[in-house]
Amino acid sequence: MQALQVKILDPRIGRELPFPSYATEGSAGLDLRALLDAPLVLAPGETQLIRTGLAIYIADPGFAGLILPRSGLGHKHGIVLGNLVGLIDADYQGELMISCWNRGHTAFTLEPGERLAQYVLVPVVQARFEVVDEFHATARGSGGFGSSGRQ
Ligand SMILES: O=c1ccn([C@H]2C[C@H](O)[C@@H](COP(=O)(O)OP(=O)(O)OP(=O)(O)O)O2)c(=O)[nH]1
Repeated sequence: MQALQVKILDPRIGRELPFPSYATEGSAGLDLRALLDAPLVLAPGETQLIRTGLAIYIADPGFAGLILPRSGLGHKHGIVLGNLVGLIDADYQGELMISCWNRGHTAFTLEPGERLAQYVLVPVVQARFEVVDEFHATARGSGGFGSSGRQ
């Protein structure tokens, strides 16, 4: 388990909205809730940047955060992320923001405190790049996009 520093940026968190926590022992994602003053209607096709009231400072460059959609909202209501996936850098100290996109065909009302997305901490490896003229040959070479298995 990795310790992370969290700043609570809004007094409603801990009162009207619970402190962030994992829903179950095996949860990979931490639910992120919409910090809103009032219900927000998202028209079909509309995207809004939603506050969470939380800042999570990872600090260790061996980790990053991912903001991912919640399956139920995406599948049933077409509520997904405008950036598809949010990548949170280890040195980011600002508020976690959720780009909320209604990709569906009907308006969706987002309620204050609604669980909108999830935050997953993942290990990352920063690469050191070495410029070369030739790569060591491989069976695949530069074939891609369905090239394997063709006669
Ligand atoms: O869904 C997201 C995505 C990003 N961020 C924050 C954390 C991240 O570290 C920072 C920058 O994100 P990213 O690098 O993806 O944005 P950019 O468009 O490349 O802008 P920048 O020039 O600030 O890196 O914005 C969020 O709060 N939510």
